[in-house]
Amino acid sequence: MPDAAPASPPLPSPTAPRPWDLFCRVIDNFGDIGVCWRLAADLADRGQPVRLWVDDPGALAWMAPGGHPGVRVGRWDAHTCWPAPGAVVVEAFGCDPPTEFVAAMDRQRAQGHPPVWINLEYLSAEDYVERSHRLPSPQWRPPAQGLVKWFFYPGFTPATGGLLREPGLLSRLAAAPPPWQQAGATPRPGETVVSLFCYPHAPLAELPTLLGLQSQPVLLLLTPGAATRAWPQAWPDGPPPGWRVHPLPWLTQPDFDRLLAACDLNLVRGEDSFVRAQWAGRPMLWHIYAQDDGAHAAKLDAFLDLLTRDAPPALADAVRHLHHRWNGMPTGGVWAPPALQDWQTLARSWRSRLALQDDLTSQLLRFVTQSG
Ligand SMILES: Cc1cn([C@H]2C[C@H](O)[C@@H](COP(=O)(O)OP(=O)(O)O[C@H]3O[C@@H](C)[C@H](O)[C@@H](O)[C@H]3O)O2)c(=O)[nH]c1=O
Repeated sequence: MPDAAPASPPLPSPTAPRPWDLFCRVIDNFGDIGVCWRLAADLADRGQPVRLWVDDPGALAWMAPGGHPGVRVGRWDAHTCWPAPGAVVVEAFGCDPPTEFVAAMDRQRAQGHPPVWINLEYLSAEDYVERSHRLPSPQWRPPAQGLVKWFFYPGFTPATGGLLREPGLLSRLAAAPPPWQQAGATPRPGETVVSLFCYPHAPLAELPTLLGLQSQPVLLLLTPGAATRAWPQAWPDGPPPGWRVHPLPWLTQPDFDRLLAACDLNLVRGEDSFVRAQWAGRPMLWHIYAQDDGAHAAKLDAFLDLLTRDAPPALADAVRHLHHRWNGMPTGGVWAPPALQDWQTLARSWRSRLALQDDLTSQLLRFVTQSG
């Protein structure tokens, strides 16, 4: 395999199980590689060696600088010299493995041992997910003709593929010390600690009012990129009264998880940080990845419906309104921001509900055993 960041430890001995080939194309941002890396590491920890093929491994240099035992990272480009496919081929988010590789999968099929081919889809709480999860997609175009690709949908309900949750994650988070040293900032007594990871269009200037935290002691931790770039424009005269603002460095994924668990409120985005904030069990405000056709509005509401299903109506309403405002969607009527304590109770009960489901990697492993 060509050199790629981060350093790749050697694969286990030849007696180890045949590897999984996990394909990732970085469309934009960090969610694609973030999800793939977590899945790869989780599979490897469960005894499944993984070859992670990615067109742009750059972000792994800060997400996972030490690599992970059992995961090899290979650069996916025109010069890649492809090995024989492993036992399972996962393409993340419909990224289409290279023709040459698919042709080799088809040759394995002809020899009677096709790899299990899975398309791991984007996360959504919408109804179509339960309907589409585990559906086969027989391929008809050469060179895939004869192969079957299976749809695998992550989700929030038992009829879906679940969420990535490594064994012991919740107890590890509960026991972990807050990563203030890595963050380079320590909260002062009485401060509400808020982490901010968002897209450039977030209405940052309105944040104190939206959260109901005007003139209160707040430590706002800005993740690198959009959040850090946006705040000088949002508050040209300096942070709002009572607020301290601190730009963070890029943290490794485990440190980022610990940060979310340590903050009083997490503003997250996309897919992977959104899931990790739910495992953190802290109040969370989601900046959803906006789609040109506006499809993200239904996606956001589907999630809010599930999240607030058993919440007291006033709290459910407050959480929904706040999400709509943060995501630039029209809101009607008078509303008050959710009280942090009630919001915290909701976050904990939601996490407990999610933790009853099988995690995504366990479900994938079971699916592969059943279909192999
Ligand atoms: C801020 C920060 C993030 N991270 C990680 C957490 C996640 O794995 C990753 C960020 O990914 P996300 O939260 O999903 O947000 P994102 O906006 O970067 O990714 C998005 O990419 C688009 C292409 C997709 O369509 C979206 O659904 C979404 O996945 O970065 C760290 O490890 N350390 C950090 O300091």
